[in-house]
Amino acid sequence: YRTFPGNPRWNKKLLTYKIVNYTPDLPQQYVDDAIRRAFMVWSDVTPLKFKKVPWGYADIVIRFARREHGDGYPFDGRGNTLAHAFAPGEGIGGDAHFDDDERWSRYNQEVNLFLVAAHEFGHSLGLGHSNVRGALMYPLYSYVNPETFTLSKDDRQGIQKLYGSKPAN
Ligand SMILES: CC(C)C[C@H](CC(=O)NO)C(=O)N[C@H]1Cc2cn(c3ccccc23)CCCCCCNC1=O
Ligand SMILES: [Ca+2]
Ligand SMILES: [Zn+2]
Ligand SMILES: [Zn+2]
Repeated sequence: YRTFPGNPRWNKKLLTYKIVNYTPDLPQQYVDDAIRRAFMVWSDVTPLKFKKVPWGYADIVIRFARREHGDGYPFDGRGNTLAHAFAPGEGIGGDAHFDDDERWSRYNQEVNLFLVAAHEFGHSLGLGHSNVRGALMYPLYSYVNPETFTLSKDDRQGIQKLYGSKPAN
């Protein structure tokens, strides 16, 4: 696993997120659920908790965008790059953007939103790319059944290095 230079991380355990717009490809409640489950991948193995806020300040702002969308990292149409996210920090730090020229899907026929979001939130929390094929933080998208998805050891070691493991209840 890799972290970002200087090991940026959030210095609080409760993080807020806001979904500012939705893709037309999926029902809104599916997007909400895929995002919620993507955060759970990380909260399952750390002390972190995530709370959705409808408006106002949020640590992690989630949006769907096409091409140039104001952060100097324009998307590239359907395929190629699917999404990107920023390391922990103020402002755009932690934010996750999804290319709305992709066909976001529930199942494997196109791009699975849950899998991509789980990868992006790894960045939002401070993980860079892994060179372990099969790791969630590997830079190439590959479909796995979201129902049976599990975090790789490499991903878990990386996130626990930053935030520690989940306290026993
Ligand atoms: C990990 C993923 C969820 C997020 C990453 C980006 C990322 O790391 N965000 O944090 C991603 O989009 N990777 C590309 C990398 C990529 C693969 N190819 C490309 C062709 C052109 C440009 C990029 C790519 C070959 C063709 C397949 C294109 C469709 C799939 N795209 C990818 O796998
Ligand atoms: Ca794209
Ligand atoms: Zn962006
Ligand atoms: Zn990435």
